Amino acid sequence: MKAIHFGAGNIGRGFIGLLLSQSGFEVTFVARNEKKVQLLQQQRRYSVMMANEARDTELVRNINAVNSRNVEKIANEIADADLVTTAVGLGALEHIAESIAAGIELKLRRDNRKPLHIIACENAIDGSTQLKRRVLKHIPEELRKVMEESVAFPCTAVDRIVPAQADDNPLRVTVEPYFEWVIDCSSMLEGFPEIEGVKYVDDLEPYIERKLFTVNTGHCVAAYYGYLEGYETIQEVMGDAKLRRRVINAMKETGELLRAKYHWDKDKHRRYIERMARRFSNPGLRDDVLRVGRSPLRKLSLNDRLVRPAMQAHRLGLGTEHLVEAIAAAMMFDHREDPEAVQLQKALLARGADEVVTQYMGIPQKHALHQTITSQYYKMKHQYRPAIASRF
Ligand SMILES: NC(=O)C1=CN([C@@H]2O[C@H](COP(=O)(O)OP(=O)(O)OC[C@H]3O[C@@H](n4cnc5c(N)ncnc54)[C@H](O)[C@@H]3O)[C@@H](O)[C@H]2O)C=CC1
Ligand SMILES: O=P(O)(O)OC[C@H]1O[C@](O)(CO)[C@@H](O)[C@@H]1O
Repeated sequence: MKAIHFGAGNIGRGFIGLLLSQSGFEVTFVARNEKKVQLLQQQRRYSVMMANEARDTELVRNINAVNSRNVEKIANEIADADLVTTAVGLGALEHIAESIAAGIELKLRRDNRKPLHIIACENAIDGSTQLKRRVLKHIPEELRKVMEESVAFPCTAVDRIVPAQADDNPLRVTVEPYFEWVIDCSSMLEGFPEIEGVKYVDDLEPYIERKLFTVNTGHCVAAYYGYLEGYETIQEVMGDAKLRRRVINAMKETGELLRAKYHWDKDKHRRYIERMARRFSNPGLRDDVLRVGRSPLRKLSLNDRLVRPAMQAHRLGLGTEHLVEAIAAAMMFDHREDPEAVQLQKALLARGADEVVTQYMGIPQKHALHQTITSQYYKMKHQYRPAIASRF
């Protein structure tokens, strides 16, 4: 069984590569960094350490690597693969689409009808569908129909916290022990070799929304308030009782929405929220506020972890107070080295919150949340202005 994985970063090595290798796949990483490519090619293995007391360590074997610029080699690898996975960041999907399309085209021209599954393991709703849309642009018209018979793009929800690594060994990666990987099997082709540890479901929406609106919402709320209060790590933020309460309140708010939509048991979901909060606090990890808050424009977009639950909750007449405050806090994220934070701050400066809420969050001006978010932002800006002004 052969898998090609795009992105030899934290989640690529610490989660996807690990589970695929444990399931018997030969994994070839497609990576941008030539040094990393060479190391992976030389060592053909790396280790994944658990952030638990025992520091349990797993060895990932049977791996190889190819440089992302070598489109011909990538296409050859994909042409006879069973699986392609990605963890490159949502914004980078467009950069890998052409290589994936080249592989699919080669496979079809060789008349290889073995099923190929392509799964975008990014933090997003419908990540694989978004990738498919980009890949299709590079597939010749005459192959598109036949492609559907042997190539599928099932969507997924991937959950494991893998912070930025500070390790002398550039391949080793430390991860939390917890993980959840759910794949939508309703769009899968027959004969797919199963990945150990993956849950296959017919309806992904409850799983992806539970993950995105709890883990990712809660985590970014911790990051944005933590940033405003001058904390460096999520662990520090969770140690501040006032901020921890804000994080939990946001997750409770999305929890009310999720329970209304999916009729979940109240106690069970409360325990899930508590478990997520414990994960954020894991003392065995150091997770930077800047990593978890990265790319604020993506995180503030209509279908992501803040605005989507707020819009849905509002539609159902449920509370949105904590989400609105978190959205305003996200708008204050002005880290100079984050290109999206810079773009956001420039837009706020040039055009004001009104337009930013419409343009980047996709909330129409006449929507009630538009007004609430805008006023909350100006209120918060007033409150935190001295700290922010010294940063940006
Ligand atoms: N780190 C985490 O805990 C989790 C991350 N994710 C998602 O996984 C994705 C990756 O996140 P991380 O691993 O944290 O980021 P990362 O920055 O550690 O890894 C991304 C990797 O993709 C590579 N990359 C970017 N463009 C590429 C291209 N064109 N070709 C080949 N490689 C390319 C980068 O060089 C980097 O090594 C994101 O979408 C994130 O939302 C999902 C769940 C957990
Ligand atoms: O990877 P993103 O979408 O920028 O957001 C960071 C998020 O990814 C995770 O690492 C895992 O889902 C969370 O820790 C965090 O909420």
